[in-house]
Amino acid sequence: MTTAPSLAPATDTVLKADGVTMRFGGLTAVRGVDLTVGSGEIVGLIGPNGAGKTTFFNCLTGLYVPTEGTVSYRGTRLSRKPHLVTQAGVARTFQNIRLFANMTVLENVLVGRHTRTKEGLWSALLRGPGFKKAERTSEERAMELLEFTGLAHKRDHLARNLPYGEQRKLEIARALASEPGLLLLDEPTAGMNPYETRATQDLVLAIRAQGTAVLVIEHDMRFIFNLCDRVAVLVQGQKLVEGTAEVVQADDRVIAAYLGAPVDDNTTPDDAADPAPTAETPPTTDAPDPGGAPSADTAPDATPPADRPAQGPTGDTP
Ligand SMILES: Nc1ncnc2c1ncn2[C@@H]1O[C@H](COP(=O)(O)OP(=O)(O)OP(=O)(O)O)[C@@H](O)[C@H]1O
Repeated sequence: MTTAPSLAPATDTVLKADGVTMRFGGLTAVRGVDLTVGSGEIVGLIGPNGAGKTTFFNCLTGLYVPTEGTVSYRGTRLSRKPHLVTQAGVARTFQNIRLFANMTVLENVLVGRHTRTKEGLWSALLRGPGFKKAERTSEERAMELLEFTGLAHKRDHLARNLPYGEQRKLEIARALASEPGLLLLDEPTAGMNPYETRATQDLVLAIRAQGTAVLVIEHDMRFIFNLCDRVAVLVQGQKLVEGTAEVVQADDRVIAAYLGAPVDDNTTPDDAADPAPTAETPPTTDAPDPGGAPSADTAPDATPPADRPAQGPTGDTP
């Protein structure tokens, strides 16, 4: 398969991934992926289950060291240490919610501020004037973010007691606390009802309006095609297509990939990730249709999906 070329955005480039490859033993989960995100852009990353989307995110954020390739943020090569990536200006959320379950909503956001707090250990222990001022500033900023995400009235609630949709919002608030120039969202609407999904769409637009570029992985095609300026499609670890919603929806290869067809008759790599036939609806059948019936992904469903916790966050250690 020929990898789709990277479409350089007209705006300043915030993120540039060049030839990112990630191998796990004999399995190539991500293969030579180029991707750029421009400032002010919302870029979608879609693909069938097992296509390599989360692995690619992990390569961008230092959780994995790519086997090959480079990742730069605003022209500077990113560190391979996650906290330094965050400090550089790239924040993320996770597919499975990772909040501090037994901390309050406000405390969770304050944790996200730590890369922007300059006060050292001694200052913190002695609680000197510098520390107190920094603490006040952090709390003010955290409250602004809770207002922004609609969670201010829950500031003293334990994260574990929030409804699922609010836990996802809190994850975003915490990520924003590090003042990122680029926010990576991994399936932000997974398990949400249509109302929550719409609210998340509005939230992402508001984040962009405040100057943060967004790269988002999502299986909900209505959400992706309504929201994104550009969409890249990963299949078996390779970028198959990149373009506007219209371009991606019109590409027969994308539909074939979602239906489980091999990406290339001749060159399907032996060690590529599984084609992973999936029950997901192919993108075109889930195209933007504000007036139409909800897609399978967004239809109201009394039974929470498997990835939606019955209660409380799934983890206590982000
Ligand atoms: N740490 C790992 N070790 C070995 N294989 C891995 C590891 N992480 C991911 N993989 C494999 O890499 C491939 C891509 O997985 P990945 O989770 O990135 O896909 P995805 O597109 O995010 O899928 P989904 O949409 O289901 O979340 C899969 O075959 C997966 O099993």
